[in-house]
Amino acid sequence: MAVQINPSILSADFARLAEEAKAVEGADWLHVDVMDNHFVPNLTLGVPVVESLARATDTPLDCHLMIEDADRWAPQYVEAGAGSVTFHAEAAAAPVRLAREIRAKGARASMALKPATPVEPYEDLLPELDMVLIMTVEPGFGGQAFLDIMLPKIRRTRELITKHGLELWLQVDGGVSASTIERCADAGADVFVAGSAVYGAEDPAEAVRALRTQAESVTATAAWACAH
Ligand SMILES: O=C(CO)[C@H](O)[C@H](O)COP(=O)(O)O
Ligand SMILES: [Co+2]
Repeated sequence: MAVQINPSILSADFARLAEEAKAVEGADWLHVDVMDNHFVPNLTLGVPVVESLARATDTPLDCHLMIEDADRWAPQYVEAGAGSVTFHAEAAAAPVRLAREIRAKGARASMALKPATPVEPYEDLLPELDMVLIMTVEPGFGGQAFLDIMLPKIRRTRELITKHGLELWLQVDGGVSASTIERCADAGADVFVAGSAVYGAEDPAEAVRALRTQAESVTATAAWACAH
């Protein structure tokens, strides 16, 4: 199970998005945080910017939709060029139908859980997904402190993935850095979003490489990864 590092452009300079995307070439995906000022108390960007970014970089786009009425909007992000679209469980009225629609349009379907949302009620839905995102901060802002108390939920989600024999990616987002990535990898995460830890570094591409090396050093021997 390969480690993936997804820099979040939330911590980039929004006036230079194309250059900022190029600065992390070598990353697996570019994580694009879409916020609507309703689901979260912050406002970022929408479909037109995603369309432009998709043209500006060869790195595939991992769109994290922190928006209400995900059922209506998520398919538009696939059409805009996203390779992976993550909707929040708390914002989707019909998550199974939505995941199928995202896949049918040609993108990977992913579902995010806020810190207070347990994973167990969604166990039967996991086969409909390509990725689960466990938020390790309260969504809305970059640069927040990693919530250690999310580690058991990451572990539990990995157990459910293994139990069902699924090829599901497990993403963590929020406060992921050199000092927290190893704990996430040990708990079962294999896709790591990092905003401030990458764009706050002097050399963002080098920060991506260093985070990858750290995560790989853990997954090489982690019990959950060796079970595959
Ligand atoms: O979804 C997010 C916030 O809601 C961001 O992706 C996340 O916070 C990344 O920033 P950092 O790595 O600085 O925490
Ligand atoms: Co995000």
